[in-house]
Amino acid sequence: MSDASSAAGPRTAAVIPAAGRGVRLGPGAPKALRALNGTPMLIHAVRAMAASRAVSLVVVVAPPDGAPEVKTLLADHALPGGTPSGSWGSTDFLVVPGGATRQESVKLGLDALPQGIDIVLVHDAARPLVPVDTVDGVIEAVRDGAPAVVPALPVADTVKEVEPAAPGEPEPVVATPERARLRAVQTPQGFDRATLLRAHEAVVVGEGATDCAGLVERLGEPVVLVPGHEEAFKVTRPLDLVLAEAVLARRRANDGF
Ligand SMILES: Nc1ccn([C@@H]2O[C@H](COP(=O)(O)OP(=O)(O)OP(=O)(O)O)[C@@H](O)[C@H]2O)c(=O)n1
Ligand SMILES: C[C@](O)(CO)[C@H](O)COP(=O)(O)O
Repeated sequence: MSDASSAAGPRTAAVIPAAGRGVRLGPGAPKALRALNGTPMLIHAVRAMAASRAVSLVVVVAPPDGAPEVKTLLADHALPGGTPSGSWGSTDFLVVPGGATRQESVKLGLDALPQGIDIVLVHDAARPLVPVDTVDGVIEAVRDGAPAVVPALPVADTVKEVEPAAPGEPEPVVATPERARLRAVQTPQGFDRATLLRAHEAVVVGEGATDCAGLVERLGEPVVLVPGHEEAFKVTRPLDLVLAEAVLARRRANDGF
């Protein structure tokens, strides 16, 4: 198995879609710019990608009118040894404005990738606490030949499929999928660059997917899962912020992070 904890190997970039509003989190700044333990969520997410020695470039897809602010944030939070703008230590970064949907934002990030990148991770800014071992596990699986790799966890709840109902009306259940075969998928999702580009270019208007792996599935290419991590959860609703702060407090107590 290829070792992603070494900088050697195919060049890997991470695209971080961070252009969402965060409607489900409630009123306030765009979600990626809201603070977690005093630091913007996006900065936690960029650090999580830069923590992998295999990741040489991070492309941040900023809120459409927020690219200058994001560039300033990245410069303000540069790691010791990084240049004032453009890199954190050995990790370079680029900032591009995003689009109206996650899928559009990811595509804008992909369009900004330079030549020479062979592996692309796509990672939600809204999953700021993913551990580096999870990131490296995804990269290793792509290096070992899988064109699309997704970190995932077994589903804890029983899941029902429903028939859409009028607002306020009870929803009729049509099926209960076998839980043992269901997985909740996380990010970073990792791809062979050419496969991911082909998947995005093949999208039919109005027939997108909620994750990039869903687009690769439509190509008929194989998608495989590797173990996700409970700390890679997505900050979506207000209670998730409470959980994220608690995870950071536990990390500080355990190892002074
Ligand atoms: N137009 C969009 C919409 C979403 N995202 C990004 O996609 C990731 C996952 O999306 P989600 O958690 O659904 O974020 P929001 O769209 O911001 O949330 P909401 O649906 O509550 O508004 C986030 O990092 C978000 O910033 C993006 O880059 N561009
Ligand atoms: C990509 C993702 O985080 C995988 O779970 C998820 O599909 C994003 O969906 P959202 O509707 O943008 O939250």
